[in-house]
Amino acid sequence: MSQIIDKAEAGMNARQYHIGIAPGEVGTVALLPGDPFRVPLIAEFLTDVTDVAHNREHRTMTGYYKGKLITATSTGMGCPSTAIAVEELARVGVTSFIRVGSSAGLQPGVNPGDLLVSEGTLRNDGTTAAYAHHGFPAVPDLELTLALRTAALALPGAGTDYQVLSGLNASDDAFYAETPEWIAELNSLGILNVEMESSALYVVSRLRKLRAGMICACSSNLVDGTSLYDHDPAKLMDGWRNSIVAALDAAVALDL
Ligand SMILES: O=P(O)(O)O[C@H]1O[C@H](CO)[C@@H](O)[C@H]1O
Ligand SMILES: O=c1cc[nH]c(=O)[nH]1
Repeated sequence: MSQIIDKAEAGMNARQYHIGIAPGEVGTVALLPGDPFRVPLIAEFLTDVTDVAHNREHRTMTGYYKGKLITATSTGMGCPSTAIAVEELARVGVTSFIRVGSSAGLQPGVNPGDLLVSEGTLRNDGTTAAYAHHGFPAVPDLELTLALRTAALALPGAGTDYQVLSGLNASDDAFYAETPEWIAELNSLGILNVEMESSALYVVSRLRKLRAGMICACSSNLVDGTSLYDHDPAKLMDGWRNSIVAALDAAVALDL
């Protein structure tokens, strides 16, 4: 007799296998950096911080920002672990997700430290093919996206110290297989920036009726020859901090 497990239902309301979190340990909104070491950076903006769990690449801390309970969980790099993090966080009560990542500019004039608000993702990943037809759009929640842009534009350095840009981005699976031809194609399509997680974040969130958005800090530019990854880490660090504040302000503004 068949005893095939339905993973879409299995393990609901239990301590989750990969993130190591049980219901009641997190709030309803989560900020999602890729890097576990960026979770404590988010916690610097919170009060009453709790170290909740750290299993594999998924580190989680909670705390309060302007009276709101905020969760920060790292996704790791790429769509497979991001889909797992979103699925499992949803099972323990998170309903809104804001990715705060780093991303490479694909148009001239997108500079390290600029804030990039995502309007939609070109799905160049394998994970979401397992979830939905290749034509299914990877798009963020409209209200959350507008709130992220409003919050970013309201930051003190916006428009002077750095730009706030919005547009389409791509999610790639293979950092070192981004050929010059592929980068040129993305550039010619008008894609603003490239990262590696939002495709899974958006598709899984749509299918599970969750909210998702993304604000990235520009780490580098792949088309104007002005920056490599280790050029000016201070600018990227400022960008991360600014994107975190914008995400926190948007979460409070929408009471996510
Ligand atoms: O800095 P994070 O959020 O990890 O984002 C970007 O950095 C990693 C690649 O260097 C990928 O995960 C990419 O999406
Ligand atoms: O996919 C990515 C993400 C960040 N930077 C890149 O060059 N590629």
